[in-house]
Amino acid sequence: MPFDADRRQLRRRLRARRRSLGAQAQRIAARRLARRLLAEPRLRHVRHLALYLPSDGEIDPTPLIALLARRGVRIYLPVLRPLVENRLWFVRLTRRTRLAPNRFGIAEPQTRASAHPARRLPAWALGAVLLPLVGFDARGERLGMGGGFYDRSLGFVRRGVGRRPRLYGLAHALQQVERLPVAPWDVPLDAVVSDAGRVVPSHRMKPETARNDDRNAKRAGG
Ligand SMILES: Nc1nc2c(c(=O)[nH]1)N(C=O)[C@@H](CNc1ccc(C(=O)N[C@@H](CCC(=O)O)C(=O)O)cc1)CN2
Ligand SMILES: Nc1ncnc2c1ncn2[C@@H]1O[C@H](COP(=O)(O)OP(=O)(O)OP(=O)(O)O)[C@@H](O)[C@H]1O
Repeated sequence: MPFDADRRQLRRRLRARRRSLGAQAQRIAARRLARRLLAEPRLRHVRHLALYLPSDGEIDPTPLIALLARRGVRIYLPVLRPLVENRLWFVRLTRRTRLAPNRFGIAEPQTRASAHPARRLPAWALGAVLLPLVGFDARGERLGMGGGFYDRSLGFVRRGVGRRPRLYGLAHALQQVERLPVAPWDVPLDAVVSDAGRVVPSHRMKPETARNDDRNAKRAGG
C-alpha cells in the first residue's frame, strides 16, 4: 500500500535528519524547547506530566525535569508493557527509579518495579503527555516511530469523553514536513512544540484564529 511505503520512507529520512544534529545543537534546542514549554499557559497547572528519555536524535525534554519538580510536578516515563502488545505504562520517575534499556535500547524504569500499580498512573489521569515524534506538519499531525505505542495507549482521547491529558508533540524544527498522511488511529494533539515555535491544529484554535493557517505555519518554522 502506497500509504505505508510513504510513511516508512519518510520515517527513514526524518530520523536521519534529526540524528545529524550535533551535541551542541541538541543542547541549544533542548534549552529553547524547555523555555517554550515552561511558558505554555495550558501546562501551568498540570500536576502529573509524562515525558520521554531521548533516543535517536529526538529533542531532549529532560531539562524540564528539575524545572518542573520545583513547581511540584510529578514526572512519568513511558514503559513498554509486558505481555500486552504495543502499549505503554506511565511510570513515576523519582530519584530512586532504576532505569534499564528496553528492547529498542531506550532507557526506561525497570519493568519489574513498574509493575507495581502504586508507581504508575493511568493515562487518563495524567495532566499532560509530551510525545516524541519523527515528523509533524503545519496542521499539527504527528508521525511516530511506527509502533503505534502512543496511538494505542492514548486511543481513548479520540472518543472525546471523560478525563484526558493534554497532548504535546515535541520536535526539532527540521522535523516539519509539508503534509503528513493521516491515519484514522492517529491521536489528535493539542499542539506541536519545537525549538523554533509551536503549531496548534486548527480544530484546537479559537474560531477567530482558526482560519489563519499561514500564520500558524510561519510560527512553527521560526
Ligand atoms: N524516547 C522514546 N521513547 C519511547 C518511544 C519513542 O518514540 N521515543 N516510543 C514511541 O513509540 C516507544 C518505543 N517505540 C519504538 C518503536 C520503534 C522503534 C524502533 O527503533 N524500531 C526499529 C525496528 C524495530 C526493531 O528494532 O525491532 C526501526 O524502526 O528501525 C523504537 C522505539 C516508547 N518509548
Ligand atoms: N488505537 C489503535 N488500535 C489498534 N491498532 C493501532 C492503534 N493505533 C495504531 N495502531 C496500529 O499501529 C501501527 C503503527 O501505527 P503508526 O504508524 O501510526 O505509529 P506511530 O504513530 O508512528 O507510532 P507511535 O505512536 O508509537 O509513536 C499501525 O499499523 C496501526 O494499525
